[in-house]
Amino acid sequence: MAAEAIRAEGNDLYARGRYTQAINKYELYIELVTKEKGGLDRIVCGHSNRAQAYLQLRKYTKALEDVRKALELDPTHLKSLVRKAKALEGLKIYQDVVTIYKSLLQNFKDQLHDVHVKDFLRSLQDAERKDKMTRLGQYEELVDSYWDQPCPNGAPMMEEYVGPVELRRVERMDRGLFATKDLEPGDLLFVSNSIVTVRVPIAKGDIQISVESKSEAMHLVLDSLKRFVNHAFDNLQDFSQFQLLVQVDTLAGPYPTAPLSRDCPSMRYFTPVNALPPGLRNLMRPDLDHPTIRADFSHSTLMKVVERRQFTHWGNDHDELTGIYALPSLMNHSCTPNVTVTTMQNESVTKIFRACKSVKKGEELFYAYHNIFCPLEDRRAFYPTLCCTCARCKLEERLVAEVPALKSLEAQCSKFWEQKSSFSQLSPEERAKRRNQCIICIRLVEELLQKNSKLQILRTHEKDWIRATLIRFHRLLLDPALSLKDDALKEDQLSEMRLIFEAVRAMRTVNPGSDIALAMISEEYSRVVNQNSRKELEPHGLSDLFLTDKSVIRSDDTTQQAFNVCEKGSSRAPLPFEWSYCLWSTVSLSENNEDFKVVESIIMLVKVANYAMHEKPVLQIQVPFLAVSGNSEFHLL
Ligand SMILES: C[S@@+](CC[C@H](N)C(=O)[O-])C[C@H]1O[C@@H](n2cnc3c(N)ncnc32)[C@H](O)[C@@H]1O
Repeated sequence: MAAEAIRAEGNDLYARGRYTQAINKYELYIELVTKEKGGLDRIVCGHSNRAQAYLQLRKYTKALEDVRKALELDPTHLKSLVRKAKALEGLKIYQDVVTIYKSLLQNFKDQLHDVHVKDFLRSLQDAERKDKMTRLGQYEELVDSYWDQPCPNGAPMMEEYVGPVELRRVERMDRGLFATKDLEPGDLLFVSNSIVTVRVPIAKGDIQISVESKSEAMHLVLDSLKRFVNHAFDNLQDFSQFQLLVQVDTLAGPYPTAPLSRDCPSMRYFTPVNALPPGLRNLMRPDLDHPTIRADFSHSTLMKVVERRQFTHWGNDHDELTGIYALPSLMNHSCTPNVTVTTMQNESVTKIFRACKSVKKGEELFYAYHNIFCPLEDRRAFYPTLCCTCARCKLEERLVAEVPALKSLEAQCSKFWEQKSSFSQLSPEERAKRRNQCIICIRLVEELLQKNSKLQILRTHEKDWIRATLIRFHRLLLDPALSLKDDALKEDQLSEMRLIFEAVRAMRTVNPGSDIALAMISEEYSRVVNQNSRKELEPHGLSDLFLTDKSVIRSDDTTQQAFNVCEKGSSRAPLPFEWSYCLWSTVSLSENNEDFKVVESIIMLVKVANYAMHEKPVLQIQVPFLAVSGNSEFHLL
């Protein structure tokens, strides 16, 4: 058959979306026209068309090979240049994409239609933005444009970034992440997207898995995961980080062939390709051969990876959003972390890691894997195989053994918390009684800290550790099920609020910028602003309460640090989820409180925060294993 007829067939198959068959036709066409010595332009056209078909299949390396061949023969072939830009974009080499679009706009201006100029300009801006994110950790433009045009379906996709962190061997914990320079609270460390994100349905009441049923549950998870991985292979073009984790966790994984060991993979494997020097970009793996790779993943391999590398973003009675992450999963846990995490729910669920305390170069970085605002015993139950030995845990271990009153308060705290779901069924009198019991417990904690000889000698931050451990008493006071719905603001409510401010300060000492602390403040303010107009608040000194908190903020380093985290994190944050809390905190700190606009902003943001909390709880709790129902199914988002 004549070459041109074969090309026409290829074009027809392409138009019908049958890209693999189109590629075969173009291959034949290239062979024929090369043999026929039928003119360079035809060879160029063959390669360029095949590149376009590869682009559709997201085989960017192959597409790049083809356009390179085309451009060797004709360096000014417009279609090939555009396809080259698209292939490089797929491979996330944004610096080169920027160069191509700039040159197209400069050198081909006369040949381009207006619509193409607009298109190229948009692509150029997009690539410049992604280049800044991946190389410099600059996200402002993305945030600003999202702010101007918020998307109802969730936050925008963020590119990954790796900043001043490095992996090192750690005794007892295999590896850990360390700071490569002195850090201030709020400094950006790295930004990671999940390699895969799944929505895992869970059976009602099946959220906790006991240690005994763990292996059975794991099998269910793995069955589902296997199905999920199959989906994922079909949907993702870059699975190199997953392969890396397999290598790190199993030693036996065949991918990648680079010299990796269980010890410490080089940071370059986690660094966005765009931020690597060109000489190191050949790390890029060839386009994946899905069936072969799929066959390589056994259940036990997957189990190892899932066990250590999964994060649960949020859960409710029906399902849980879970992702597998590479770099984040190499950071160790502490109950006094120096890093906070913000989660952005977008297509892949982005995690943004920032220092939340001052950190010296060479110090290890830790974040909290789970809720750390609860008694030691409960913290350990979250992750039974991990026994945190941070200074706070060691201190608490000693104190609970030495101070029986503290031990019984901790037990009481956990018991109340467990009963929380039944509070809504209590009669108003019983609810009032339960509230009082909580307040008595909080006062007992304070009394112990002031009067017990063992506790009164603690340093200020250590006292805050204890307060933060028993914070659930305070949180119960905020529980709508315990709310007494009084119309007027009473004196004791004000003093209760002061208790809560104290509690929030304690949380900030333990984990400045923590989303639980921020959520708690917004809940409290929500209660205040919903129940009272400003006029009603003033006689009770409530605006003073705002001011008191602000003056505390100014004189208290830790709290200041927490707000630095928030301010640097998002001066103009997109609304959904945690960022709204951050913005809210920023407002309360930076505005002049004499202007009641602050409270208006708070009301607006609290509404968002409430939405986030009630519709989609955002408090991150990482559990060691996924909870699944009998016939669980993973859904690719
Ligand atoms: C998500 S991984 C963290 C990275 C891990 N160190 C590595 O090299 O792969 C979680 C595992 O790290 C270890 N780990 C993390 N934090 C720890 C801590 N505070 N104390 C002891 N082990 C810890 C535990 O083995 C835990 O199962």
